[in-house]
Amino acid sequence: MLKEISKDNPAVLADYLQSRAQEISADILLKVTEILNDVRTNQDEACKKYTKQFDHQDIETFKVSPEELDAAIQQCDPAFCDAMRQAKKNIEYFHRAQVRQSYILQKEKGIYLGQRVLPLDSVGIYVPGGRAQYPSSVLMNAIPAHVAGVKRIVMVTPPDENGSIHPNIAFAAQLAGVTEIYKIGGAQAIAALAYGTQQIPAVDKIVGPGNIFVAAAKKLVYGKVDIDMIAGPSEILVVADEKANPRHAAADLLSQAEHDPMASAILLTTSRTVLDAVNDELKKQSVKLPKREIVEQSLANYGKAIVCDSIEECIHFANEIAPEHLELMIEDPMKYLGQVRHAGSVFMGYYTCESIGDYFGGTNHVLPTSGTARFSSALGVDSFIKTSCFLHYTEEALQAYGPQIMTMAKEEHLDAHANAVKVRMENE
Ligand SMILES: NC(=O)c1ccc[n+]([C@@H]2O[C@H](COP(=O)([O-])OP(=O)(O)OC[C@H]3O[C@@H](n4cnc5c(N)ncnc54)[C@H](O)[C@@H]3O)[C@@H](O)[C@H]2O)c1
Ligand SMILES: N[C@H](CO)Cc1c[nH]c[nH+]1
Ligand SMILES: [Zn+2]
Repeated sequence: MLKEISKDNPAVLADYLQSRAQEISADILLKVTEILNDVRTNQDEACKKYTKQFDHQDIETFKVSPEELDAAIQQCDPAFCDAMRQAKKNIEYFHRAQVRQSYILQKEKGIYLGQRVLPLDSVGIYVPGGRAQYPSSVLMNAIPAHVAGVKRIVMVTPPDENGSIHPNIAFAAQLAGVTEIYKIGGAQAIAALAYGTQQIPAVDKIVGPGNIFVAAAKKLVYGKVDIDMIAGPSEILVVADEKANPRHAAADLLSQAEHDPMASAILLTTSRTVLDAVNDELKKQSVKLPKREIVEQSLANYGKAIVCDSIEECIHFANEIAPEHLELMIEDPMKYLGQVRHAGSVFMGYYTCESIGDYFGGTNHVLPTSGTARFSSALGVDSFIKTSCFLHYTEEALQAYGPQIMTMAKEEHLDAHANAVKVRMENE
């Protein structure tokens, strides 16, 4: 059942948004800092100790061998492998269009300047291994890195109860072009990727979702390495007009509610009849779901609805909420896309359920949550590149513009800067 928020009471919406702001407690930060320092000092020995303590596994060699990888992949369902291969094609197709070009500009007097686009040398992908496995997330993280041209794509994931890698995760890693896999999870995996150990060489950037210990560790190692984002619980916001099918809208809301008791599912509609019918459908459909308990908690905590006067008003509230996923279950969604300012990813029309994007459509499913779509973007090729500028002045150009450069340097009282120009302008 979605709890209705009156559109005339913005304070309630503000409270709701505040309740979703993610903060990591001081206790967790302290505990994770200890793990990070221990791994930094004692390297593999500390990694083994925490893997024993938290994952209950004695791992001597963290790296997954080619034989172990092949043996795991043999266990995968061929239909799953075929679907993954098609998903890979779609994800690659979308992300190839994101590739940015280097450029060079030529000016008067022999001046040229430009910018090179360079892939990162190495990235680490964290793949959660606790409560659920998400091979689709391996594709979403590794494919853009591969398309960007990253040579070393390292995956870390906790060992399973037999000390092995999950077969579907192994298949996804091989399909997506992961170059090294290590069986290690939690904050100790993030520390190993950031600082390096005898067995696990460090990387330049760490991406991928994980639990609170992983999130805290990513936050703390930022600066030593880059990170993508701190992804919070999943969110879906459906904008439905009077023609939207309530059964479909309810199914979509439930598809994200099943991720987490803290996931959020919101309906904004121009029709009270649609809201009532969606609520009936939520009741009917949720009892049939294996994750019924999670779904019910999620809807009780974060299931909300607003009845609006127009689609424009729905989009106004959607922009306030800045959801991870926004479904436009309306006629002519293209007409309204331009009004959407803040959403991680938009799903257009009556037939584009969000699950298509989670698995198969090609757009990335690693998206900003908790309102951070106001200022950040989906994971993509840009997440795996950096740029480097270059500039060239001839003697003629320096003679022409040197005085202006020296004037600026002197105003900043930086005489040595001015002097670097002056010594070149003087005829020796
Ligand atoms: N946004 C997304 O795209 C997306 C996708 C997949 C998963 N997720 C999220 O990722 C998270 C996965 O969490 P998970 O726990 O299932 O897997 P995880 O791999 O993130 O965490 C398991 C690791 O946590 C460490 N750990 C466990 N208990 C600990 C303790 N008491 N102290 C220190 N370390 C401890 C262990 O080392 C273990 O290896 C979920 O919150 C899920 O919603 C998000
Ligand atoms: N919807 C999730 C991100 O919020 C991603 C995912 C993976 N598998 C299924 N869904
Ligand atoms: Zn999902």
